Amino acid sequence: MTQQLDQHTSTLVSVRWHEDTLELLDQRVLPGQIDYLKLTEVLHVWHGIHDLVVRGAPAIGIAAAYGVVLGTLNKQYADRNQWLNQVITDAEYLATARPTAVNLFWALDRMKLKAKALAESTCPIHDLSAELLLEAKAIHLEDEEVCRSIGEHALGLFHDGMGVLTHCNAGGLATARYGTALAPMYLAKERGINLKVYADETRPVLQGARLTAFELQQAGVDVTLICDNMAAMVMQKGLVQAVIVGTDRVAANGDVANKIGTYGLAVLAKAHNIPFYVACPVSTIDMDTPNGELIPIEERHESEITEAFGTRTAPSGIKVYNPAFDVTPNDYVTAIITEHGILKPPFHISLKELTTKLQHKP
Ligand SMILES: CSC[C@@H](O)[C@@H](O)C(=O)COP(=O)(O)O
Repeated sequence: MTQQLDQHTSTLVSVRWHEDTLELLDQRVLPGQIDYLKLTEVLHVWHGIHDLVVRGAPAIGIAAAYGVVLGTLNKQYADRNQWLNQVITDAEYLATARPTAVNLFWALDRMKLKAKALAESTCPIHDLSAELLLEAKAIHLEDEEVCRSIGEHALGLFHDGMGVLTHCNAGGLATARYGTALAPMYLAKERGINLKVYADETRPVLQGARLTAFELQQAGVDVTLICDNMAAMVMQKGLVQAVIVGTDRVAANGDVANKIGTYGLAVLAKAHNIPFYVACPVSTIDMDTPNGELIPIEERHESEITEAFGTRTAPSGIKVYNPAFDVTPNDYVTAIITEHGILKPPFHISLKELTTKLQHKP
């Protein structure tokens, strides 16, 4: 299938909607293969999210929003309630695809809310799904703007020639465009500011090597790939002056869940007096979860650790522990960068102030 390059960042588009079909870039086979899967059923979208065809908190939410629309298509409805029930059933099902990224639930809640409003409106029954699609498209489009804005705020923390370490992939592939943690790198590139990015390869499924190194290299950003266990030495040698990562969920006290290995990096950053930044949209902040201990952490299949892309690398029968995320306590976080600006500790106050302000916005 034809590649679709993001005009602004020269990276591949991870999610697109075309003629009643959801097309997902298969991130499992990057960078070797560029393949879009065409999905027309909710079940396929669930698997796309669960199996990491699409991954990264905002991209998961976008894909799920389109998934809800897919579920309503090509069916006959006796009445609007039946249409609404279909939306609710599919949204609840898609919410079981992965547990940690709160953006999934945020996007599905938004789709359910819109569907309820539509079902209660005067919109003709045969137009309901088309109207609901507009909401999924809005979530998609807004994410682009949000990421660019995160990039603008984050860029102020960096200067020409600076070394920046990142983990996992919080780039264009994980969002609609730009990414969160990688957004300032794209904006720096646009403005002729040279950042030297170090990308952790990110065991076990190598989002750093396969995705971050790939998308930054494609965009012409100066990026160097390292193994996860090299981060300490990179810091010790003074090669990086900041760490920036994305997140799947920020608890109300500022504890941050992100790809496994993030917590270790935060501890290392503190030991080396290096700022540790977290970049995310407000939709990743979960004020209903008081602290990081209460964030559900996904555990994934043992084969991600015992096999390296089809080749067995551990003895059969070995016990395996494979949490996909860890929680960085808030006192390791220097700042949280959102589309609305930079939040500083104490996070239980700055997060509350921001989210309250946004609730009261007309
Ligand atoms: C902007 S993406 C932020 C996070 O979702 C990202 O850092 C991450 O941990 C992704 O994990 P993944 O398991 O690849 O979905």
